[in-house]
Amino acid sequence: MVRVSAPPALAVRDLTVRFAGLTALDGVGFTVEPGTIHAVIGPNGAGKSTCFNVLSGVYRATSGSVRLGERELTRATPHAIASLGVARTFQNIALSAHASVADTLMLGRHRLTRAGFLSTGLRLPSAGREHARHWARVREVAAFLGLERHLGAPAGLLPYGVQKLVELGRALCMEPEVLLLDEPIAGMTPAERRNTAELIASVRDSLGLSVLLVEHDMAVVMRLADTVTVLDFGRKIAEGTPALVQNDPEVVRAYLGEPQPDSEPEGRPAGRESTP
Ligand SMILES: Nc1ncnc2c1ncn2[C@@H]1O[C@H](COP(=O)(O)OP(=O)(O)OP(=O)(O)O)[C@@H](O)[C@H]1O
Repeated sequence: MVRVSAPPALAVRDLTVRFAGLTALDGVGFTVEPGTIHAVIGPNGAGKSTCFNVLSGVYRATSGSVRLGERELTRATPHAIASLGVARTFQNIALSAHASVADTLMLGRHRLTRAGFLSTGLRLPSAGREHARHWARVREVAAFLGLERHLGAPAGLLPYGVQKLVELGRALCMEPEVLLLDEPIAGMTPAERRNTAELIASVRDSLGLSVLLVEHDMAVVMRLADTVTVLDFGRKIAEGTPALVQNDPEVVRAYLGEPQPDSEPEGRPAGRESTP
């Protein structure tokens, strides 16, 4: 697949989100540096999903800002944010049992489709050429993710781990500069986890995209992330390299807990309420 030129930095500044008396995010700031994997971790209720939902336009920030380079994303709609170069995957996927994997990936191409319904409907040559270009890209993305043999299969009937890759493929088909991945390996088998973690590393290393990752599997976070931001009760309590945050007493207290190798087969933290 084609490597993009360095994406702009994604700058989150002083982000606050309040829900009727509850402060879900309290003045949080961080920068996703171009071409890096940046993880946001923390216990249940820390504000990770809220942060993702603001970044992708699902929630409105009470105050603060989000910018991708010079582009203002604060309070933009999900559609506008996708057009500005930020694509996301969802924690709970709902792929259609009626659409094939190819159709699902093609959905990701829609915002890039120039030929209108009329020229497509009239089967004009220009629309045909554009369609062929999009299909070529869909096949390229499928090959990158190892999904080629599933292209004709109904997406919603595939094993869960494969569906999550289809979801990742749909986001990649949007040609984003930044990918927001919400628990991309949750619910996968150990082999699927390893494979997906390698693919996420390739998204950074081969495609050159920036990745913002929310994930509870600490072994994977620590292996993949260049930078980790730790949230607790809506506040940023630590930030730095995996090695740095792993040894931060505040992070150990709030989330990671003391190492308990016997009870941590999947690398989930021992800290409070680390449920799926
Ligand atoms: N739409 C909403 N309305 C009211 N409160 C909300 C809403 N969304 C989130 N919250 C609250 O905001 C706080 C942060 O929740 P959030 O889902 O962002 O945490 P999280 O870190 O993603 O947790 P988890 O690891 O369980 O996904 C929680 O107290 C939650 O109940």
